[in-house]
Amino acid sequence: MKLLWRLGKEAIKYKTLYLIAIISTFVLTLINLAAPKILSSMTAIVEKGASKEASKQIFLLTVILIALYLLRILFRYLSNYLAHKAAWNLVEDLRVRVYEHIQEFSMNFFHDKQTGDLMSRVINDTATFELLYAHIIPEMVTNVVTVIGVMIILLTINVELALLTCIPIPLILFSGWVFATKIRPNFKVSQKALAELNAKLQDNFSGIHEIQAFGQEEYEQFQITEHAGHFTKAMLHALNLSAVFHPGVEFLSSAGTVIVVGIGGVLAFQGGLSVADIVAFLLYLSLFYTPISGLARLLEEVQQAYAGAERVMVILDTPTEIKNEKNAEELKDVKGSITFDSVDFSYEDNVSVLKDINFHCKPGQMIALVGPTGVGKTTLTQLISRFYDPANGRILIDGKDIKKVTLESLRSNIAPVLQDTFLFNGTIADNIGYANPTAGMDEIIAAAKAARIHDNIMDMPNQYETKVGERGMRLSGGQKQRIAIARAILRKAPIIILDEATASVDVETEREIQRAINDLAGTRTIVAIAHRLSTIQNADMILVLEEGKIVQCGTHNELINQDGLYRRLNLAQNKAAS
Ligand SMILES: Nc1ncnc2c1ncn2[C@@H]1O[C@H](COP(=O)(O)OP(=O)(O)OP(=O)(O)O)[C@@H](O)[C@H]1O
Repeated sequence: MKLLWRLGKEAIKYKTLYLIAIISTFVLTLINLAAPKILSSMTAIVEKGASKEASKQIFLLTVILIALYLLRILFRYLSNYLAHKAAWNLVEDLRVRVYEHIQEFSMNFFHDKQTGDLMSRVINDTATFELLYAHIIPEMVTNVVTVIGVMIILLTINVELALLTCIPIPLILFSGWVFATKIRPNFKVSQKALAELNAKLQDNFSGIHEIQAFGQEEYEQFQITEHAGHFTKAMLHALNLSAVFHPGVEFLSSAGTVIVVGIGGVLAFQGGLSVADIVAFLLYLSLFYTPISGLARLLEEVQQAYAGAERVMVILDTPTEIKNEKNAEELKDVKGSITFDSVDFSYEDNVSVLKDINFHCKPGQMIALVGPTGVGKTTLTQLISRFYDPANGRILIDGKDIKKVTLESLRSNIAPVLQDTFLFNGTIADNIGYANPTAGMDEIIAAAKAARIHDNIMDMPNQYETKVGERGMRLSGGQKQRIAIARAILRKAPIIILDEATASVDVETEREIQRAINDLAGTRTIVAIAHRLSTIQNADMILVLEEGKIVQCGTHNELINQDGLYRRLNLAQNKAAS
């Protein structure tokens, strides 16, 4: 009930459009009900025999009939188009709203979600509103008006015959129920098989490199053949059942016609029924049984639409965990100091990732996070941008608790270079400019120069207009990383986070990136994560993490002279290098 109320509320914006569509559907059904009556009246006139008066009446009825058919064109258009217009506009609104809402969820939300599932929420589940508003509701209006209208008309013509035509109704209702519950589910099996084929294809195209590299083409082809075969088998099974079923229903509807012709004929001989009435009966019966046989299907579609609408509402009702607090201020004129005050964090309850993290970094300083893999370095940097909130403690920027400032202003002051660089399927200029949509080409080029990628770009066929391909597939790992750095530089944010910015580059490029980072040092606060300790030797402060805690803190020279993890890591790397 609550959902019904909400469905109505969602559609309220298009109420005028929708009301006209429903009234048009109503009028259209009335026209459909009137036409057989006119045809039967014409038959009655013909039955009486030729006369001048009769010709006049036939002419008049013909004109009325043509006018009705013309009006039917108009009302069918209004009913069909306006209902669809309201419904698709509503779907568009919902798609944007659901996307907008999903976009605001914290990273926690995305961890256990599959892209396909989220896509389906935005595309398929919202489309059930179209099913509801453009098909189910208008069809219900048509069916109710038709069944009641036809029954009244039949009763006015002949009560006995009208009641006799109701005999097949229970059988038609039963067969509709059989179709909805026993036959249609077989089509769902085939849809599931198609979805599995789709998912397998998507997986294979994404992993085509691995398939070829490991010589698994034959195996994968076999898998695809299996999936394609499952679909065909399921589809043919459903079609077979359906092909047997429909003639059965047709037979039941025809039974009504046979009753009218048989019993009506006898009544006509007895003088209780005119030929015109029999014609009217036959014409109305063709309208009468269709809504009845479709009732079960309609009820099933209602359930389907209801389930889809529920899935949409679940998303819209899920609160965003990370959002602006009431009275959150703008974070303005940021100098760039960062403070962690007794910060604890865990992704899952009882699995602590960061424990009691405390440090203070002054504006323009470079701090480096080092430690074994999986110790929590990336997690720590993600807390600064509020991709997650700490379980305990506070994080301050320029002395302001980041929970008390707006998310937009916080993130606009931070430029990240993430571990896995994601590039959008556009040009190089688009991808660098993504950080700052107002930046001109000269600024984009300056950022690329600062990130030591400009010369590389100029050697490409279309230079800054070169397409990077899906996820930047046409670029090398090192090129992608430097484009990500250029993007971060263009952001002109006082805080830069570099998560393994030199992970996939050769020694020469690493030196160049190092120079680029050194140029930024002093003017921006830099938080850098590095496995190669050689890249962070100039850092003002190195935080060494072990088991989620800071176990050492100091400059390279200080730490190298202490007996601890940093010295051990350094020794291990020097040994590996020699
Ligand atoms: N979304 C997540 N859900 C649950 N646990 C996670 C999630 N992301 C990371 N972890 C866990 O948190 C811990 C810290 O991960 P994090 O990526 O911060 O480590 P890291 O020090 O940056 O590692 P690396 O040096 O390999 O990049 C790891 O044990 C990791 O398995």
